[in-house]
Formats: sequence, C-alpha cells, structure tokens
Amino acid sequence: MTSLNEKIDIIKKHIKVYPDFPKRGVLFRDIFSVLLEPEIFQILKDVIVEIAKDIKRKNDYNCVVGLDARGFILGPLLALELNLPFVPIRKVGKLPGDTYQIKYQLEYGEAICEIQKDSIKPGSKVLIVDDLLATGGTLEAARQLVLLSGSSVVACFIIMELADLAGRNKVQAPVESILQF
Ligand SMILES: O=P(O)(O)OC[C@H]1O[C@H](OP(=O)(O)OP(=O)(O)O)[C@H](O)[C@@H]1O
Ligand SMILES: Nc1ncnc2[nH]cnc12
Repeated sequence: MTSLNEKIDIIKKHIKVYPDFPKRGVLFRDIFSVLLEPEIFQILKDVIVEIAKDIKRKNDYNCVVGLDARGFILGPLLALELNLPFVPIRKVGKLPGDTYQIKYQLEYGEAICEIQKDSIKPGSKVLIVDDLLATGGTLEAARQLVLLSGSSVVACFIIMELADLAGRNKVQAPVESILQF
C-alpha cells in the first residue's frame, strides 16, 4: 500500500514548472499536468479526499467553495465525495443573478471575484478549496465573500503553497496545504 507521503511525492513529481509565465519572474506551477495521467489524477483525488475528511473531523464544515478556475477541478470532487453542496467563486462577469463582489491583488495583477447571493445557505460552515496559495489575496477575498453571504470559513485547503510569499498571513482563517515550495 502506498502511504499518504508517498502519494504526495508522486503528485509533486508530476507538477510541471514553467519559468516566466505569465510574467517574467513568476515560476508557474501547473496543476493541470497532474491530470494528464488518470492514475496520477486518481492519486491526487485520494490524497485530497483523505485530507479533507481529516480537516472535517477537526473543523466540521457543510459546504465546499471552489475558486475560479483551478479550484473547480478539486472542489466538486470533494463536495461529491463528502455529499456537500459545491459553490463557485468566479472572476467578475461570469456569474448570472445578483452577486457580491470583492477586488483583490494577485501575484501578477489585480482582479475582482464574485459569488452569487443565493448560492451559500446563510449560516453555513465553509471549506474553501484552490490549487495554489501565493500572496493570499485570492483566498482572503474569497473568505470575505463567504462572510458577505452570511456564512463563515472554517478552513482553506490548498494543494501548493508558495511559502516565501507568506500568503497565509493575509488569510483570516486556518490554511492547510499539501505541498510547500
Ligand atoms: O494567492 P494569490 O496571490 O491570490 O494567487 C493565487 C491564485 O492565483 C491563481 O489563479 P489565477 O488568479 O491566476 O486564476 P486562474 O486560476 O483563472 O488562472 C491560483 O489558482 C490562485 O487562485
Ligand atoms: N506561481 C504560480 N503558479 C501557478 N499559479 C499561480 N498563481 C499565482 N502564482 C502562481
């Protein structure tokens, strides 16, 4: 049987790294490269489900929120497995109906993200899911959108954390990451 740490090592080896994308000086870590081989994608799924269940035991949640765009790979997998609702947070202009909006800074730019006002049941306890934590601007904006929706964030779950950027210090909720760079 492959241990959790061995599975995490396999995932790490399959994350392709691109220097100077999308801007000079950024080392881009591409989670999509893990999805090219079904058996590696399956390992990623097994690892995130195991860790998400562990987070739930410590810090119960009843809703999974995923961030545009790469949080949409992971969030729905977890939500289905845990039988919980999945709610998307999207870049501005992509969601129909009434929305809450927050502007935030990225490692390489600025953006606005949105959530549909009627998507999260008020009073929910939310797990936010994304592929990568860089400056923490995206996660903190997402946390504020959950708050505007009348719910709270019990934890954030990330595959890759760029530890040097100290993004977790910007996020006013516990952050759990699988790989640190
Ligand atoms: O911690 P931060 O500095 O906020 O950066 C992290 C965010 O940046 C990336 O998404 P990006 O905004 O590039 O959007 P994409 O997934 O649509 O490419 C990544 O998937 C995170 O969502
Ligand atoms: N270095 C990086 N690699 C992939 N996605 C990112 N989003 C922000 N910084 C990133």
